[in-house]
Amino acid sequence: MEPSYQPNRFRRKAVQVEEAQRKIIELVRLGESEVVRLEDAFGRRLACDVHAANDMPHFRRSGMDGFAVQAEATAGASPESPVTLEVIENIPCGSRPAKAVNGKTASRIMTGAMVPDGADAVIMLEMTETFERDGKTFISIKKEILAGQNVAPIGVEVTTGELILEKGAKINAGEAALLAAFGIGELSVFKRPRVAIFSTGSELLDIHSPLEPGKIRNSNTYMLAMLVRDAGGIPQLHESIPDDAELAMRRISAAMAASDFVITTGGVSVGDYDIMADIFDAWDGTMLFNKVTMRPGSPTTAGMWKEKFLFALSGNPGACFVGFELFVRPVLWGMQGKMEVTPPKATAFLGEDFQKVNAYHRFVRGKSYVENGRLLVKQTGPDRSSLMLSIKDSDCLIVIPPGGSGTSAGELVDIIKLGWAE
Ligand SMILES: Nc1nc2c(c(=O)[nH]1)N[C@H]1C(S)=C(S)[C@@H](COP(=O)(O)OP(=O)(O)OC[C@H]3O[C@@H](n4cnc5c(N)ncnc54)[C@H](O)[C@@H]3O)O[C@H]1N2
Ligand code: MOO
Ligand SMILES: [Mg+2]
Repeated sequence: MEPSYQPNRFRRKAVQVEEAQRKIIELVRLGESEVVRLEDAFGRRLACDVHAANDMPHFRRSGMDGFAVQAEATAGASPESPVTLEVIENIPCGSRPAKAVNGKTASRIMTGAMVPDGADAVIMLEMTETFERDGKTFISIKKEILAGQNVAPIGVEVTTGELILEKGAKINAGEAALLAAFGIGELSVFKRPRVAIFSTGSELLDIHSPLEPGKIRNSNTYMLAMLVRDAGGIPQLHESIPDDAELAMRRISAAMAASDFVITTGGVSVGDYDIMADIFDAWDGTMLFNKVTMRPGSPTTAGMWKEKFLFALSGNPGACFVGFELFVRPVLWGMQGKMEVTPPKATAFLGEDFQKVNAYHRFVRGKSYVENGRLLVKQTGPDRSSLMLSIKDSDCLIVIPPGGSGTSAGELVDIIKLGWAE
């Protein structure tokens, strides 16, 4: 297809970032679910709520190695008048006590073992003296102990029926520990969305190719592949597409069928070979927006075709990165049931001046740090859309509002935490 005049390319109505996010989020549908083994569930998101099937602990559990006693029996115990109790049983972990304790007896007990009937406290081994008399074992106690001490009551951590994990929760170490404790070895999680990734541009070389004048290696595809993975998706890497709208249309349509959605990079601006506008003009899908009041990434474009998203991110690496975080990550999170789909926001004090006149909101790659108990943030490198060096060092995007001559050091700014710093 020859480059030609296309109305969409030049006349674009810019939407605010929140508006663009809203347009996307209201179209996101939950993905399908599948059952995986707990050991394979790292990073996956639960497809249903999980309730406790039992109390935790489900028996009165000793918190110390020592002796299970009736606290009342130790009343008045002191070095001058120690209390003596007969030891009637030894209770290792995992066994069931056979005998009840009364005001004159105690049972040797280990950390994690079941507290016997009658006992309401466990006294630490170090606080007792053991001695034998007439073939029997006794302990002497020189200090009072309170009822409940070193005994975890039934259900103190979780009670039966309690909601322990919500649908959409990401399985990490803490979640895995809980699921294992409740005997959940297989769980229903959302399928990982399959995301087709295309870079467009006749200047793009395969990463194995030597450099040639005017050409660069395709880095966006690999950056996006990592971001897709980080957000729980399966990246499907496609060969890059030269600036040929018809070819791009064919390849993108074919990939749509075999994926949950498609991301392209490059060719979204107003250059002669910026083919994505041609595609959005020619296709039978819906365009959601083709310009956003943001820098970098103002020409970011998104559409829907047969209930599948097509994200046309800018080719500039910095803009591509920001476009993913603001618009693509929410879709991946939403499809996997995460409650809050937009990257979390916070505020921080700007660590150095950002003096640039801004027509649009600017999303500056930044790194947050704590100084004198305050959260500060600094940019990780020169803020230019074409630069990629600073991406790896960033943990947030600093939001610089439009107007004026920028923002000064010490001013409070919004920051958006990057998904990969989640
Ligand atoms: N006259 C105007 N020119 C430009 C405007 C404008 O409003 N009017 N907008 C500028 C802004 S802002 C951006 S951002 C870029 C957007 O460019 P495109 O998204 O069309 O991307 P390309 O033109 O294809 O490439 C831009 C740049 O990025 C490099 N690139 C592309 N793909 C990759 C890749 N896979 N890996 C690494 N680098 C890539 C490409 O070689 C270019 O250098 O337009 C401005 N222009
Ligand atoms: O909007 Mo462009 O992404 O600034 O350079
Ligand atoms: Mg361009």
